[in-house]
Amino acid sequence: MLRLEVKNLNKNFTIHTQGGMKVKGFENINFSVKNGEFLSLFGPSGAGKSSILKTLFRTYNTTKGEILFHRDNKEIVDISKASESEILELRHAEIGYVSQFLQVLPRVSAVDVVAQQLIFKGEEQTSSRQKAKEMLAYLSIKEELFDLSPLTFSGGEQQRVNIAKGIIAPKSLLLLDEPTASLDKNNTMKVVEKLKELKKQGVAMIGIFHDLEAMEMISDNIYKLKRVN
Ligand SMILES: Nc1ncnc2c1ncn2[C@@H]1O[C@H](COP(=O)(O)OP(=O)(O)OP(=O)(O)O)[C@@H](O)[C@H]1O
Repeated sequence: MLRLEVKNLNKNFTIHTQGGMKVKGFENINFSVKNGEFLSLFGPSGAGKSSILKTLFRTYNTTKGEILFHRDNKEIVDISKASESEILELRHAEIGYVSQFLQVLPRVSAVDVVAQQLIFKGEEQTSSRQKAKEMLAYLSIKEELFDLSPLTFSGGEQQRVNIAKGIIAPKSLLLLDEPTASLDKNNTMKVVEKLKELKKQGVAMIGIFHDLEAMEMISDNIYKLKRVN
């Protein structure tokens, strides 16, 4: 079943500090993703990969084109034209975004950062924390760090906490912007294994990987972009 259809999507940036100068983000993007499928965006630096993901999540507005999201209730919403409140509802319930960087409040422990995602979905606290610990351990976070704020963790540790947070309670569509950028091979492969489990659960995913082996292992389809400028 289809989850997302992107039709003739274009994005220009207007640089207001440069007298309204236009910069091309990307143009004529067309793809679709089904439930349980992983689509990778691939292309040179500056081709527009991150900007596409941000446009799908509506962090950026669309210049031209359609982003048709098929909701769990079978309704179809055009993300490029939906109201702010519809977008907030979609982000809350159906679309997740995992960036390279962890953003958390100070003084919340790594376990709680991850467990909160399950608690938001209505799962009970004790089992949520237990599952969060298992996910952190799987991603090689040392147990002595579990109860500390991840703000003091290394770059790679923060990224693993971020992935744990992003995938423990997956929504129907998951957007992944270089989630393994600063991970070693072993941890990258562990993340790939987890993403394969999500595919089996029917989660549709669109991702950017700089590790080509990881990209080949996880992708059902690869959308190749050329530099537009
Ligand atoms: N917020 C922004 N304001 C202005 N221009 C932007 C903005 N975000 C991206 N761009 C421009 O859009 C183009 C595509 O950038 P984007 O970051 O999407 O590329 P990318 O393929 O993800 O590159 P990389 O692989 O280096 O991360 C670039 O020319 C960039 O300068």
